Amino acid sequence: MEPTRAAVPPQASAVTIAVTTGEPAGVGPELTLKALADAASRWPQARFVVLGDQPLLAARAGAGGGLAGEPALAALAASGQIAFAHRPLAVPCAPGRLDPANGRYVLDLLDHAIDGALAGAYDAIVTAPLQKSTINDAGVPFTGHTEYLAERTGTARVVMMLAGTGAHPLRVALATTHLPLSAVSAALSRPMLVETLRIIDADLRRDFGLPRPAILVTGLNPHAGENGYLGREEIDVIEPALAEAQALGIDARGPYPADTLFQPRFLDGADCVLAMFHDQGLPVLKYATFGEGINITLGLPIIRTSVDHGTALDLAGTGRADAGSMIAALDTAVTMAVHRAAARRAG
Ligand SMILES: NC(=O)C1=CN([C@@H]2O[C@H](COP(=O)(O)OP(=O)(O)OC[C@H]3O[C@@H](n4cnc5c(N)ncnc54)[C@H](O)[C@@H]3O)[C@@H](O)[C@H]2O)C=CC1
Ligand SMILES: NCC(=O)COP(=O)(O)O
Repeated sequence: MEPTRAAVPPQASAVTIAVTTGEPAGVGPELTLKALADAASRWPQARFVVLGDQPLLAARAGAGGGLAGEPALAALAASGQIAFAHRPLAVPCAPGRLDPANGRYVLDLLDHAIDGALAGAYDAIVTAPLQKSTINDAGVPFTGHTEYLAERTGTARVVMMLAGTGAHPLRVALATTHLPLSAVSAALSRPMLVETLRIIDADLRRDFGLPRPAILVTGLNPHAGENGYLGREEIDVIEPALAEAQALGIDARGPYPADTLFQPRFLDGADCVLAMFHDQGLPVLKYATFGEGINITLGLPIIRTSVDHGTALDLAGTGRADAGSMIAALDTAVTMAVHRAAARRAG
């Protein structure tokens, strides 16, 4: 697969990126600061707005050593590239200790970023990880950023795609996201798969410069159903969807058995794998790319990237969490925003 990070045109226009710092008890706040210290210097054309509770960010700034407290935030802001938009916590927060009282705070950060992006104030949003359970414990039904972004932007269908950015430029998109496994088969339909393939094809062309993305599609069942002896979803749903997508000019191939698809001789020359469910595709991707992978929501009217990991409560406040994925998410958001701005200018 071709690398996800595209080159940025030399005369790139300025872009503004909102960063939500996520679950306050997790690693999001400290990784945001660490990653921005790295990314801002490499992206002189970018401005970053960090959304979060300022005292919390100041407290986490020193995690693992280095400059701490308000002086650390002031040092980051000194270049003029990084601004802090204070959004207050509901209650004080200790690293690693979840408190449902702050569940709505996490959503407030997200709402502010989404509203700003829809209004044109932000060219992209980058989300640090949140704890899905805490938001539910706060009384708000919540399955993930992906579904929330779809709902808040009025988008009928979005696609979660994770991508490696370093030595393993694998991309894995998901037909279903945060669903119990028992609900996956019923959620798959021909129109839904065709729309999923259409979104992957369109966004890989527009944002990644791939002229005709080759998409490899997994089956659902072991051995892709073994000619119907191990399940019929391949015959009844996936194959008809592939035929319809191919008739639309989409280079979609399959269905392939998921257990044998992820090897170089199949992946070389392909641009994306479409897996049928979360834990069919993501374990492979994370095994190959953890620490440098990113999560992109395709099909939205706004750009959203994120990390490939969760809140890592066991590492929060220690400074030991790896900022590689957050750096990659920032890099990708900037390059996507710059390319979209250039495409808009070109008409
Ligand atoms: N984008 C998002 O908001 C995401 C949120 N989550 C949420 O995070 C919460 C915790 O999920 P888990 O399954 O425990 O996964 P996790 O990714 O938080 O942790 C899994 C393991 O990986 C380690 N790890 C995670 N990030 C790391 C980093 N940056 N550097 C070094 N080690 C790291 C952790 O210490 C832990 O041992 C859940 O509520 C989940 O829903 C999970 C994935 C993405
Ligand atoms: N495993 C990826 C994941 O759960 C990310 O979810 P989201 O919060 O980005 O929708």
